[in-house]
Amino acid sequence: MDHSAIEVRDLSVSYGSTPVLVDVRLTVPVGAGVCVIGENGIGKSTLLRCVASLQRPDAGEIEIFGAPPGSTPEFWRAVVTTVEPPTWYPGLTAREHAELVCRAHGLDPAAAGMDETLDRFGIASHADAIPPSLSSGQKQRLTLALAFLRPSRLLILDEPEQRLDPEGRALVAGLLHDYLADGGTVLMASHDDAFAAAAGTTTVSMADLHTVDAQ
Ligand SMILES: Nc1ncnc2c1ncn2[C@@H]1O[C@H](COP(=O)(O)OP(=O)(O)OP(=O)(O)O)[C@@H](O)[C@H]1O
Repeated sequence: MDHSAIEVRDLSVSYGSTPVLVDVRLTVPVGAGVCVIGENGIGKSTLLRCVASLQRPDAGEIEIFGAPPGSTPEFWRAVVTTVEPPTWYPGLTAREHAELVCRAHGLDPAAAGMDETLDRFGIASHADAIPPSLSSGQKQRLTLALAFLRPSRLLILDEPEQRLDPEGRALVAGLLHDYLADGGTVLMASHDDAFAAAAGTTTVSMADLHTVDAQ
């Protein structure tokens, strides 16, 4: 049976007595790119955290490729998310983090183009630095480089353009475009309409998600 990449039904989340998401519905077919937009505090990150299984909703159902999120190794093999900031391994350099990601996914770093990826993301000259010593934009570049380095079927990204300079935004938009062209699925939140369009995603307003499916 064919499943959507993401199926969200009647999702509700409150913080204390404040409802943030109320009966949110969202369908993202396999191979589609959806960018959720909306004002600060409207609940985009909350939605992405729930879809990535990093937060348990109060009510509703979520299926990722037909199964509940986060419950199996298959989920984490298929899904890459940058919704939560990464935890860096103490004492490992940026390149060693990239090597770790490759080897954990059964890839030879050279065959996976690890050095080329670090170079494309402009961090080759910082590859021997430990990530905490990088600038906030360089950390974001490394985080995204690691996300693109490993194989996946679904990217869940919270404002990937954040802290990137224009050249970095263009690079990431191009890579997302290629990822979608190769059959991958993208769910992201962004405040940058031009970035979302360049990435090839369809923009969906968070305010409409209680009534509108993104098809
Ligand atoms: N852990 C939490 N505890 C209490 N309130 C929270 C928590 N996380 C988020 N909120 C509140 O929920 C609302 C939605 O937050 P969320 O981060 O999902 O919005 P957002 O649309 O991603 O915002 P932004 O565009 O600023 O990133 C906000 O009012 C926020 O203050």
